[in-house]
Amino acid sequence: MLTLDGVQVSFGGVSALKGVSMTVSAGETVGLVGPNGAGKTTLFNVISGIVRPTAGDITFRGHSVLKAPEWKRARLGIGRSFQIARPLHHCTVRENLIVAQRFGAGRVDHERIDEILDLLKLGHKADRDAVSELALTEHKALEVGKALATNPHLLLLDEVLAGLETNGKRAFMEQLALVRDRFNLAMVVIEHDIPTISALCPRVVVLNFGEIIAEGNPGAVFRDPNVVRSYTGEAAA
Ligand SMILES: Nc1ncnc2c1ncn2[C@@H]1O[C@H](COP(=O)(O)OP(=O)(O)OP(=O)(O)O)[C@@H](O)[C@H]1O
Repeated sequence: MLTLDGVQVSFGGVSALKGVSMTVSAGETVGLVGPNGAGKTTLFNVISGIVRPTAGDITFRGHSVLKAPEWKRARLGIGRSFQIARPLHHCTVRENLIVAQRFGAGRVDHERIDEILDLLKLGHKADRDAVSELALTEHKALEVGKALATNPHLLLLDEVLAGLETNGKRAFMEQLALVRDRFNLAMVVIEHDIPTISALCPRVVVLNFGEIIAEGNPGAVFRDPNVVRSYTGEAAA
């Protein structure tokens, strides 16, 4: 479904991505991990069209999307959440979903919005103010809901579980798995918590200093000495 081929991104003198190549298949859930500053969010920005790569290609469902702006990639089926949730002020939860859907899908489908509200347990807050009347988990659910409202085939989730305690993470993860199965989504999930990512993602990709240093099943990847070193900051052997 998604193929990255030699993707590079530079910000002035900083090489944020140094030739990243990876694939995500239809229906697959991939964990994206790595230390702070590894390039994870930049990878999402480059896939969703916020940042242009300095080299490389990105194909989605068989076509290069390099020249497609952000809104067009959303309409092709690339949906994403942001690390810092920014709901629209003075708008209800439902209105936030409607605006996201207009942007990403080009039309409003009230049935889908009701279904998203229901799946994410936001139905009772649908007509409440999205900034001032939501609990932390509900803010996170709305951030996922906005991405889902765009009718994606691929959902990129940037640390949506951060800040939740263990039980909250587990419950939210179960909701994500339900949503994935209901809408037949491929997902790439950025998350720092190893037990969480291991439970949700059969395959994990590890970035460090803008390069993929390991990928595979979580059990093997998190035992890989290079991965352990990247987290502890020790020099490679
Ligand atoms: N707009 C920008 N301008 C300049 N440098 C940037 C910009 N965005 C990211 N960087 C740099 O690119 C590198 C990768 O950053 P990125 O945010 O992608 O890492 P990350 O893995 O998502 O980190 P974290 O886990 O802390 O969110 C860092 O060195 C960062 O400072």
